[in-house]
Amino acid sequence: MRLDCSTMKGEGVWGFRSMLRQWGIMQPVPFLVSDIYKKILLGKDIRHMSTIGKSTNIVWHKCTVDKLDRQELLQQKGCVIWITGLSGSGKSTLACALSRALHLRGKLAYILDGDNIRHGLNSDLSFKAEDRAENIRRIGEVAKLFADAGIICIASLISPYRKDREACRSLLPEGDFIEVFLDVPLQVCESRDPKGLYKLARAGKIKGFTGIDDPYESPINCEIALQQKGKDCLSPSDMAETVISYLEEKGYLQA
Ligand SMILES: Nc1ncnc2c1ncn2[C@@H]1O[C@H](COP(=O)(O)OS(=O)(=O)O)[C@@H](OP(=O)(O)O)[C@H]1O
Ligand SMILES: Nc1ncnc2c1ncn2[C@@H]1O[C@H](COP(=O)(O)OP(=O)(O)O)[C@@H](O)[C@H]1O
Repeated sequence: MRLDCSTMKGEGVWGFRSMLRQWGIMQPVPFLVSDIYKKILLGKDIRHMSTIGKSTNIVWHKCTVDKLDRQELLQQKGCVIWITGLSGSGKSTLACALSRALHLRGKLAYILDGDNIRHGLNSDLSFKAEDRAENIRRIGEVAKLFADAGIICIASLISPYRKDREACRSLLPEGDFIEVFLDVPLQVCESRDPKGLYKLARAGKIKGFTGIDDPYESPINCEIALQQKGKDCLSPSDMAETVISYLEEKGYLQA
């Protein structure tokens, strides 16, 4: 093939582009030429430059130590155990029992509890629907980082809306988001009322309380449903064992 150099005159790096075009290399050229050029100028591979939300011109930085290395070190697989249920259903109690049971087995877990995260990272958020959604989104993103660290992350928050929980599920590889539904009837939760919040909600002193005047959407396809049978409730340690059996069966307790 003969190259027509006249078309390249005065084109600089773009001359190289038209040269490639004459060779029939069309598609990669816009990336190839300008990116190699910028790579030389900026000393960075910006081929995977992205815009995510309001963040423009951002580049993912990869490290040579990855999730598999960390899992090997910890002899477990990072995942997220997402405990959802009404206030008073026993989410925090189960999270603690599970964390302890894993600890005793030499497995590293960390709890992200809704109440606790609202003391810091999410202290700017209220209980209106969009703030709950943002609360859940942020906890989902943090949980994803913990899972990437190789840790068994236990997220315990009401997370009342199905759509928000599904969005968190979609952040993780298939299987790594384990939704645990504490299926405890409202009247049981209300009779427990350890913080007196249901009483305040019934008296109209708290508006938009989940289960009273704000909805709770039960999971449809959760991995584990822990049901209250009749008047009896499984003990927290029995519930923790149910979750641990699931983790064992799915291979999360080994690298
Ligand atoms: N309006 C209203 N509705 C529900 N819960 C309320 C509300 N106001 C305060 N609280 C207390 O906040 C805790 C729930 O926080 P979460 O972050 O888990 O909620 S959510 O996932 O954003 O819906 C929740 O804690 P738990 O009882 O441990 O679930 C309550 O103690
Ligand atoms: N499995 C259980 N059986 C009986 N009572 C429980 C159980 N789990 C939790 N509780 C009690 O219910 C109340 C609410 O538990 P908590 O873990 O704070 O719920 P949540 O985090 O969902 O609001 C507490 O008083 C706790 O002792």
